Amino acid sequence: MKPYIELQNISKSFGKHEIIKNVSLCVEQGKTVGLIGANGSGKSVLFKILCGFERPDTGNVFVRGKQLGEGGMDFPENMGVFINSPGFIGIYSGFRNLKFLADIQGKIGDREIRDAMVKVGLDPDNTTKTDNYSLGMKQKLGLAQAIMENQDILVLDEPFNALDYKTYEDVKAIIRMLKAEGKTIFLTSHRFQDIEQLCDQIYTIEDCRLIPITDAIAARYREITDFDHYNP
Ligand SMILES: Nc1ncnc2c1ncn2[C@@H]1O[C@H](COP(=O)(O)OP(=O)(O)OP(=O)(O)O)[C@@H](O)[C@H]1O
Repeated sequence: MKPYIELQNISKSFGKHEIIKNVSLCVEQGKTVGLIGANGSGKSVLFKILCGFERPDTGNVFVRGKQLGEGGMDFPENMGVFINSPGFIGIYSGFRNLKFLADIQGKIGDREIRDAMVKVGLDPDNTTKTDNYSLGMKQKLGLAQAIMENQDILVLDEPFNALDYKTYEDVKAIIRMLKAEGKTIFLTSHRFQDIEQLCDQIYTIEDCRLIPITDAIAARYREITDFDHYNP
């Protein structure tokens, strides 16, 4: 079967700083791929290359058989992206922010935006400015933005960051729901247990290489990322 997404021999450096080297990966539709690794190991850079936000020095990205950067396709179609906790216009409500973003593509209307907000547990009629949103609400709004156009590929870079226990469980449930809907998902988390519970394929980046997780590596990560979330 042809992979839904394929990275072929991707390498990327910033100046003399080599970040990733000869990374190849095949992903079938509907799979959830997890990436774990130390701070600065290159997880976000790899995700940005997949989304077309960064260009690799060498190598190719294929999404649904189409090569990124060829035929006018600079960004993959129908891909929802959550990288580095997206920024919003602070004086607008959550709905108005999403409406602003949705109007760029013009693919969806108010109903789809409202549905996405409800799906992640936000009230579309809440007029609170996003400046006054809690961190958890901002994370959920970021997820709503990533799914509102019914994107079938989702790239979620640390969606669990800095969440309290309740919101953390909510976000986990949202990702499970998206997985059950058959989305193809790329996920990072600093907590190996999240990755282990949610992902079908797990990799780490060590010494610039993408390595499939072995039992020995899993045991190591389980130990070093085994912290408990605040549980009131
Ligand atoms: N645009 C850039 N210019 C120069 N260096 C960069 C750029 N983007 C990332 N880097 C560097 O690339 C390395 C990998 O960064 P990346 O953000 O991918 O790490 P990460 O694995 O996602 O880390 P974390 O777990 O802390 O989020 C870091 O040393 C970072 O400083």
